[in-house]
Amino acid sequence: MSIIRTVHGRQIFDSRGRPTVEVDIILENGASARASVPSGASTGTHEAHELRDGDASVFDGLGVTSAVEHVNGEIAAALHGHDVDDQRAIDERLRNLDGTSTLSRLGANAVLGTSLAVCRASAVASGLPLYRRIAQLAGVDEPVLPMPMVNILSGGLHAGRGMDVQDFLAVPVAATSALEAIQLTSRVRAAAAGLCAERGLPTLLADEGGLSPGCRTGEEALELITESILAAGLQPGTDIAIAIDVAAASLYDSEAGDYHLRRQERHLSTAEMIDMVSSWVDRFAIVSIEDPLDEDDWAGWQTLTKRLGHRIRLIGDDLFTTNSERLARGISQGVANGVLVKVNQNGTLTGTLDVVAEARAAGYAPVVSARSGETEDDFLADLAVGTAAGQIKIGSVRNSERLAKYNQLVRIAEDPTLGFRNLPALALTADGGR
Ligand SMILES: O=C(O)[C@@H](CO)OP(=O)(O)O
Ligand SMILES: [Mg+2]
Repeated sequence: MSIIRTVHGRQIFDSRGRPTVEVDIILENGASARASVPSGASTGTHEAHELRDGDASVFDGLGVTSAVEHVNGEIAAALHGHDVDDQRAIDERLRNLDGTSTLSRLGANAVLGTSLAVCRASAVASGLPLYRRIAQLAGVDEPVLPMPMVNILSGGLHAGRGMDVQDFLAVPVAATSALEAIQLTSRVRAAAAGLCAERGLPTLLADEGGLSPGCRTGEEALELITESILAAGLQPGTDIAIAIDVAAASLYDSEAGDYHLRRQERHLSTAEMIDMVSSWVDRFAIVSIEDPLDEDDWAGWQTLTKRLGHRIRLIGDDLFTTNSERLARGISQGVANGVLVKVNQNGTLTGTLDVVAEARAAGYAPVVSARSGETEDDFLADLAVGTAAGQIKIGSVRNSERLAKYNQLVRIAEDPTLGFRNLPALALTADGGR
């Protein structure tokens, strides 16, 4: 038994300098733990609701004063005297207290910060590394270090729409350890920066630390990342594979009912989008594509999955929003074969673990993911290991809020009992490589 004495919330800042929620839990025995909450830019419509103050005179309306007040008021009162070892009961209590399906009353940011801090407090009190505590909660016998997919080139809402597609990422499939995985992608990152500089392309950083060279088409960006892999002395496909996050919901024009590629002044139908990404898969060493279509284009996703689902991972982010019901719909309709896992899209740790379990049971690959707005909290590294998710997506190796997670993976890797998830099987088999 590890009983909560105090729950204390405060406002801190995220990597875009925007307010976010941090929560401290102090136990009767004096142990304490802390967690903070990330925030997206290319958010899915169906995500849990992050409570913002809306008062434009304070932080452009992005303040979290009410969310913090809810932590220090209703949530603190409700959890006082509860046992942090009972994560599921606490998360249910938080959901019931909020009373809405999207956590819009107390705020998913208030609820999530508390939920994550509870888990960490339980780990601290029981003397377990956080990933071991998460493995207990997730019913995982063998935690495993994840294969990272690392942001090299950025566009979309993370880079002032300098490119239409949001992320081009490197997946170090030849790596045999977490350390080697990070080293290999760092080499590609450095080679890409070198090529951009040589060609007079911008080398400034996007929100997740990727470069935003402003390529006009997806093909140009794919050629650039392929050349960067080669320039790093590595082979595309065998050493480093390519992953893409199209973030197509931010391209979708709901009035016209098509996708607007602004850099090319082109409008594409769903069928044309499918043709375009299929041609990329034919030409480049691509192992996964996230959100190639809009979050509500279920029919398009079905067609796309029939066409490409046996060749690569098709990952739903805005499509599933780490939501059990939406994932269940996808599974029953043969839509996608992978799911991005973001704690703040769901709102509680237990809800997030349930989505991972649901994905695994259906052979959908879970990819634990950060948001474009992050803090120095490294919870996600332990989450990916503890759930044995197999893959993690936390941005570039160039920013401290991302490095906090990469470096935590390196520390966790000191546990000699842990294996490292090698990717080819993971990416290309229908059972998530298990
Ligand atoms: O689309 C995504 O996958 C994420 C992280 O890259 O972006 P955001 O947090 O802005 O939703
Ligand atoms: Mg995404």
